[in-house]
Amino acid sequence: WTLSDFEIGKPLGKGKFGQVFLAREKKSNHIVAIKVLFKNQLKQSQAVHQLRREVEIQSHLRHPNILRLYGYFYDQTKVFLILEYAAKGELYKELQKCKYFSEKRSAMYIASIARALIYLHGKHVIHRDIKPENLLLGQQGEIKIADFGWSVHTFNRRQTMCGTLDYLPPEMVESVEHDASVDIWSLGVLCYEFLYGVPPFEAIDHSVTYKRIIEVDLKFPLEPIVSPGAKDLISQILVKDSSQRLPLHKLLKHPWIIQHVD
Ligand SMILES: CC(C)CCNC(=O)Cn1cc(-c2ccc3c(-c4nc5ccccc5[nH]4)n[nH]c3c2)cn1
Repeated sequence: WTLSDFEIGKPLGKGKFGQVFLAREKKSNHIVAIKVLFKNQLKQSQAVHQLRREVEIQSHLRHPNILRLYGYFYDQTKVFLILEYAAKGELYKELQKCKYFSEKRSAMYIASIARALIYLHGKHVIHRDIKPENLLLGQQGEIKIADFGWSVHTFNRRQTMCGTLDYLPPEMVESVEHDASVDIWSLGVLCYEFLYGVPPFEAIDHSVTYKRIIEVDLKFPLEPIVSPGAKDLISQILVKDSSQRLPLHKLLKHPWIIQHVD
Protein backbone atom coordinates (compact mmCIF):
# COMPACT_ATOMS: atom_id res chain seq x y z
CA TRP A 1 0.00 0.00 0.00
CA THR A 2 0.93 3.65 -0.37
CA LEU A 3 -0.90 6.84 0.53
CA SER A 4 -1.89 7.33 -3.14
CA ASP A 5 -4.07 4.20 -2.89
CA PHE A 6 -6.38 6.15 -0.60
CA GLU A 7 -8.50 9.25 -0.70
CA ILE A 8 -8.09 10.86 2.74
CA GLY A 9 -11.19 12.26 4.46
CA LYS A 10 -12.07 13.98 7.72
CA PRO A 11 -10.03 13.49 10.92
CA LEU A 12 -11.73 11.02 13.33
CA GLY A 13 -11.76 11.43 17.10
CA LYS A 14 -10.21 14.91 16.96
CA GLY A 15 -6.59 13.83 17.48
CA LYS A 16 -7.44 11.94 20.69
CA PHE A 17 -5.75 8.89 19.19
CA GLY A 18 -2.87 10.76 17.66
CA GLN A 19 -4.06 11.30 14.12
CA VAL A 20 -6.70 9.06 12.58
CA PHE A 21 -8.39 9.91 9.27
CA LEU A 22 -11.39 8.55 7.46
CA ALA A 23 -10.18 7.19 4.12
CA ARG A 24 -11.45 5.42 1.02
CA GLU A 25 -9.35 2.84 -0.78
CA LYS A 26 -9.65 4.01 -4.38
CA LYS A 27 -9.89 0.68 -6.23
CA SER A 28 -12.36 -1.07 -3.91
CA ASN A 29 -14.14 2.04 -2.55
CA HIS A 30 -13.65 0.38 0.85
CA ILE A 31 -13.94 2.87 3.72
CA VAL A 32 -11.20 2.56 6.36
CA ALA A 33 -9.61 4.52 9.20
CA ILE A 34 -5.97 5.42 8.65
CA LYS A 35 -3.86 6.12 11.73
CA VAL A 36 -0.70 8.14 11.25
CA LEU A 37 2.25 7.65 13.62
CA PHE A 38 5.41 9.73 13.38
CA LYS A 39 8.62 7.68 13.25
CA ASN A 40 10.61 10.13 15.34
CA GLN A 41 7.91 10.05 18.04
CA LEU A 42 8.10 6.24 18.00
CA LYS A 43 11.90 6.34 18.21
CA GLN A 44 11.78 8.77 21.12
CA SER A 45 9.54 6.41 23.10
CA GLN A 46 11.54 3.28 22.05
CA ALA A 47 8.30 2.01 20.58
CA VAL A 48 9.40 0.87 17.12
CA HIS A 49 9.91 -2.83 17.97
CA GLN A 50 6.85 -2.73 20.21
CA LEU A 51 4.75 -1.36 17.36
CA ARG A 52 6.09 -4.08 15.04
CA ARG A 53 5.07 -6.69 17.63
CA GLU A 54 1.63 -5.12 18.06
CA VAL A 55 1.07 -4.97 14.31
CA GLU A 56 2.15 -8.62 14.09
CA ILE A 57 -0.38 -9.62 16.79
CA GLN A 58 -3.25 -7.45 15.55
CA SER A 59 -2.90 -8.38 11.88
CA HIS A 60 -3.65 -12.02 12.75
CA LEU A 61 -6.68 -11.28 14.91
CA ARG A 62 -10.05 -11.97 13.31
CA HIS A 63 -13.10 -11.50 15.55
CA PRO A 64 -16.32 -9.52 14.99
CA ASN A 65 -15.77 -7.63 18.27
CA ILE A 66 -12.10 -6.78 17.71
CA LEU A 67 -11.29 -3.87 15.40
CA ARG A 68 -9.41 -5.17 12.36
CA LEU A 69 -5.93 -4.02 11.39
CA TYR A 70 -5.91 -4.57 7.61
CA GLY A 71 -2.29 -3.59 7.03
CA TYR A 72 0.25 -0.82 7.20
CA PHE A 73 2.72 1.13 5.12
CA TYR A 74 5.25 3.86 5.77
CA ASP A 75 7.20 6.68 4.15
CA GLN A 76 10.32 8.59 5.18
CA THR A 77 8.85 10.05 8.37
CA LYS A 78 5.52 8.32 9.10
CA VAL A 79 3.92 4.91 9.66
CA PHE A 80 0.33 4.46 8.43
CA LEU A 81 -1.98 1.83 9.98
CA ILE A 82 -4.97 0.75 7.88
CA LEU A 83 -7.71 0.07 10.44
CA GLU A 84 -11.35 -0.98 10.28
CA TYR A 85 -13.74 1.98 10.20
CA ALA A 86 -16.37 1.78 12.97
CA ALA A 87 -19.33 3.64 11.54
CA LYS A 88 -21.06 4.45 14.85
CA GLY A 89 -17.94 5.87 16.47
CA GLU A 90 -16.72 6.01 20.03
CA LEU A 91 -18.57 4.17 22.76
CA TYR A 92 -17.47 6.49 25.58
CA LYS A 93 -19.20 9.41 23.80
CA GLU A 94 -22.40 7.35 23.60
CA LEU A 95 -22.08 6.59 27.35
CA GLN A 96 -21.56 10.28 28.15
CA LYS A 97 -24.64 11.13 26.08
CA CYS A 98 -26.90 8.48 27.68
CA LYS A 99 -25.33 8.89 31.17
CA TYR A 100 -25.73 5.10 31.62
CA PHE A 101 -26.95 2.20 29.47
CA SER A 102 -29.99 -0.04 29.89
CA GLU A 103 -29.43 -3.48 31.39
CA LYS A 104 -30.11 -5.13 28.03
CA ARG A 105 -27.61 -2.93 26.18
CA SER A 106 -25.00 -3.38 28.95
CA ALA A 107 -25.42 -7.16 28.98
CA MET A 108 -25.13 -7.36 25.18
CA TYR A 109 -21.91 -5.31 25.20
CA ILE A 110 -20.43 -7.31 28.10
CA ALA A 111 -21.24 -10.62 26.40
CA SER A 112 -19.62 -9.43 23.14
CA ILE A 113 -16.47 -8.29 24.92
CA ALA A 114 -16.34 -11.53 26.93
CA ARG A 115 -16.44 -13.51 23.66
CA ALA A 116 -13.66 -11.33 22.22
CA LEU A 117 -11.58 -11.87 25.36
CA ILE A 118 -12.10 -15.66 25.20
CA TYR A 119 -10.77 -15.45 21.63
CA LEU A 120 -7.79 -13.24 22.67
CA HIS A 121 -6.89 -15.37 25.71
CA GLY A 122 -7.10 -18.42 23.48
CA LYS A 123 -4.29 -16.80 21.48
CA HIS A 124 -2.37 -16.01 24.69
CA VAL A 125 -2.98 -12.29 24.28
CA ILE A 126 -3.93 -10.30 27.36
CA HIS A 127 -5.59 -7.03 26.48
CA ARG A 128 -5.02 -5.11 29.73
CA ASP A 129 -6.74 -2.00 28.53
CA ILE A 130 -10.47 -2.71 28.44
CA LYS A 131 -12.20 0.62 29.11
CA PRO A 132 -14.87 2.73 27.36
CA GLU A 133 -12.23 4.91 25.61
CA ASN A 134 -10.94 1.81 23.80
CA LEU A 135 -14.30 0.69 22.45
CA LEU A 136 -15.97 1.59 19.15
CA LEU A 137 -19.37 0.86 17.61
CA GLY A 138 -19.83 -0.73 14.19
CA GLN A 139 -22.58 -0.05 11.64
CA GLN A 140 -25.01 -2.44 13.35
CA GLY A 141 -24.15 -1.02 16.79
CA GLU A 142 -21.88 -3.97 17.54
CA ILE A 143 -19.07 -3.22 19.98
CA LYS A 144 -15.44 -3.41 18.83
CA ILE A 145 -12.34 -3.51 21.02
CA ALA A 146 -9.62 -1.21 19.69
CA ASP A 147 -6.31 -0.24 21.20
CA PHE A 148 -5.81 3.48 21.22
CA GLY A 149 -2.38 3.45 22.67
CA TRP A 150 0.21 3.02 19.92
CA SER A 151 1.14 -0.10 21.83
CA VAL A 152 -0.89 -1.80 24.50
CA HIS A 153 1.03 -4.80 25.64
CA THR A 154 4.14 -3.19 27.07
CA PHE A 155 5.05 -4.51 30.50
CA ASN A 156 5.88 -0.98 31.63
CA ARG A 157 2.50 0.32 30.45
CA ARG A 158 1.37 1.34 33.92
CA GLN A 159 4.14 3.97 34.25
CA THR A 160 3.43 5.25 30.77
CA MET A 161 -0.32 5.03 31.23
CA CYS A 162 -1.88 8.44 31.51
CA GLY A 163 -5.47 9.12 32.55
CA THR A 164 -7.66 6.78 34.49
CA LEU A 165 -6.43 4.16 36.92
CA ASP A 166 -10.02 3.12 37.52
CA TYR A 167 -9.69 -0.01 35.43
CA LEU A 168 -6.55 -1.41 37.06
CA PRO A 169 -7.03 -4.61 39.10
CA PRO A 170 -5.42 -4.91 42.56
CA GLU A 171 -2.51 -7.03 41.28
CA MET A 172 -1.55 -4.33 38.75
CA VAL A 173 -2.00 -1.55 41.31
CA GLU A 174 0.22 -3.58 43.66
CA SER A 175 2.56 -4.38 40.73
CA VAL A 176 2.56 -8.10 41.37
CA GLU A 177 2.59 -10.48 38.42
CA HIS A 178 -0.71 -10.74 36.60
CA ASP A 179 -2.44 -12.97 34.06
CA ALA A 180 -5.46 -12.98 31.74
CA SER A 181 -7.76 -12.51 34.74
CA VAL A 182 -6.86 -8.80 34.69
CA ASP A 183 -9.14 -8.54 31.65
CA ILE A 184 -11.96 -10.21 33.60
CA TRP A 185 -11.58 -7.61 36.35
CA SER A 186 -11.73 -4.77 33.77
CA LEU A 187 -14.87 -6.33 32.29
CA GLY A 188 -16.46 -6.10 35.76
CA VAL A 189 -15.45 -2.44 36.05
CA LEU A 190 -16.84 -1.81 32.56
CA CYS A 191 -20.15 -3.51 33.40
CA TYR A 192 -20.49 -1.32 36.50
CA GLU A 193 -19.72 1.84 34.51
CA PHE A 194 -22.22 0.91 31.77
CA LEU A 195 -24.97 0.51 34.39
CA TYR A 196 -24.13 3.39 36.77
CA GLY A 197 -22.33 5.82 34.45
CA VAL A 198 -19.26 5.94 36.71
CA PRO A 199 -16.54 3.35 37.47
CA PRO A 200 -16.85 1.58 40.86
CA PHE A 201 -13.69 2.84 42.57
CA GLU A 202 -13.67 6.39 41.23
CA ALA A 203 -12.30 9.05 43.58
CA ILE A 204 -10.97 12.57 43.19
CA ASP A 205 -7.50 11.53 44.26
CA HIS A 206 -5.45 8.70 42.68
CA SER A 207 -4.27 7.45 46.07
CA VAL A 208 -7.88 7.03 47.21
CA THR A 209 -8.72 5.17 43.98
CA TYR A 210 -5.69 2.87 44.58
CA LYS A 211 -6.88 2.18 48.13
CA ARG A 212 -10.47 1.49 47.02
CA ILE A 213 -9.26 -0.91 44.32
CA ILE A 214 -6.88 -2.78 46.64
CA GLU A 215 -9.60 -3.08 49.27
CA VAL A 216 -12.22 -3.87 46.57
CA ASP A 217 -14.38 -1.20 48.18
CA LEU A 218 -17.39 -2.03 45.97
CA LYS A 219 -20.59 -0.09 46.69
CA PHE A 220 -23.77 -0.01 44.62
CA PRO A 221 -25.54 3.38 44.57
CA LEU A 222 -29.31 3.47 45.16
CA GLU A 223 -29.73 5.35 41.83
CA PRO A 224 -30.10 4.25 39.08
CA ILE A 225 -32.01 1.12 40.03
CA VAL A 226 -29.97 -1.91 38.94
CA SER A 227 -31.23 -5.50 39.10
CA PRO A 228 -29.85 -7.98 41.71
CA GLY A 229 -28.67 -10.16 38.80
CA ALA A 230 -26.39 -7.43 37.48
CA LYS A 231 -25.01 -6.72 40.96
CA ASP A 232 -24.44 -10.45 41.49
CA LEU A 233 -22.44 -10.70 38.24
CA ILE A 234 -20.30 -7.65 39.12
CA SER A 235 -19.71 -9.00 42.64
CA GLN A 236 -18.52 -12.34 41.22
CA ILE A 237 -16.02 -10.56 38.94
CA LEU A 238 -14.61 -7.80 41.17
CA VAL A 239 -12.86 -10.21 43.53
CA LYS A 240 -9.34 -9.49 44.82
CA ASP A 241 -8.07 -13.06 44.39
CA SER A 242 -7.69 -13.23 40.60
CA SER A 243 -8.15 -17.03 40.64
CA GLN A 244 -11.60 -16.59 42.20
CA ARG A 245 -12.97 -14.20 39.52
CA LEU A 246 -15.87 -15.59 37.46
CA PRO A 247 -14.28 -17.24 34.37
CA LEU A 248 -15.37 -15.77 31.03
CA HIS A 249 -17.19 -18.92 29.85
CA LYS A 250 -19.17 -18.96 33.14
CA LEU A 251 -19.88 -15.23 32.74
CA LEU A 252 -21.60 -16.02 29.42
CA LYS A 253 -23.85 -18.49 31.29
CA HIS A 254 -24.73 -16.10 34.13
CA PRO A 255 -28.56 -15.69 34.45
CA TRP A 256 -28.32 -11.89 33.99
CA ILE A 257 -26.47 -12.33 30.68
CA ILE A 258 -28.75 -15.17 29.48
CA GLN A 259 -31.83 -13.10 30.35
CA HIS A 260 -30.75 -10.18 28.13
CA VAL A 261 -28.68 -11.73 25.35
CA ASP A 262 -30.46 -13.91 22.84
C1 LIG B 1 -0.17 -0.77 17.60
C2 LIG B 1 -1.28 -0.97 16.60
C3 LIG B 1 -1.13 -2.25 15.80
C4 LIG B 1 -2.61 -1.00 17.30
C5 LIG B 1 -3.65 -0.78 16.21
N1 LIG B 1 -4.73 -0.10 16.81
C6 LIG B 1 -4.75 1.22 16.90
O1 LIG B 1 -3.96 2.00 16.45
C7 LIG B 1 -5.91 1.66 17.65
N2 LIG B 1 -6.62 2.76 17.07
C8 LIG B 1 -7.82 2.65 16.49
C9 LIG B 1 -8.17 3.93 16.20
C10 LIG B 1 -9.43 4.33 15.63
C11 LIG B 1 -10.02 5.53 15.99
C12 LIG B 1 -11.27 5.90 15.48
C13 LIG B 1 -11.90 5.02 14.59
C14 LIG B 1 -13.12 5.02 13.94
C15 LIG B 1 -14.15 6.00 14.03
N3 LIG B 1 -15.34 5.89 13.49
C16 LIG B 1 -16.02 7.01 13.82
C17 LIG B 1 -17.33 7.41 13.53
C18 LIG B 1 -17.77 8.63 14.01
C19 LIG B 1 -16.95 9.42 14.79
C20 LIG B 1 -15.66 9.01 15.08
C21 LIG B 1 -15.21 7.79 14.57
N4 LIG B 1 -14.04 7.15 14.70
N5 LIG B 1 -13.23 3.90 13.20
N6 LIG B 1 -12.12 3.19 13.36
C22 LIG B 1 -11.28 3.84 14.21
C23 LIG B 1 -10.04 3.47 14.71
C24 LIG B 1 -7.16 4.77 16.67
N7 LIG B 1 -6.20 4.01 17.18
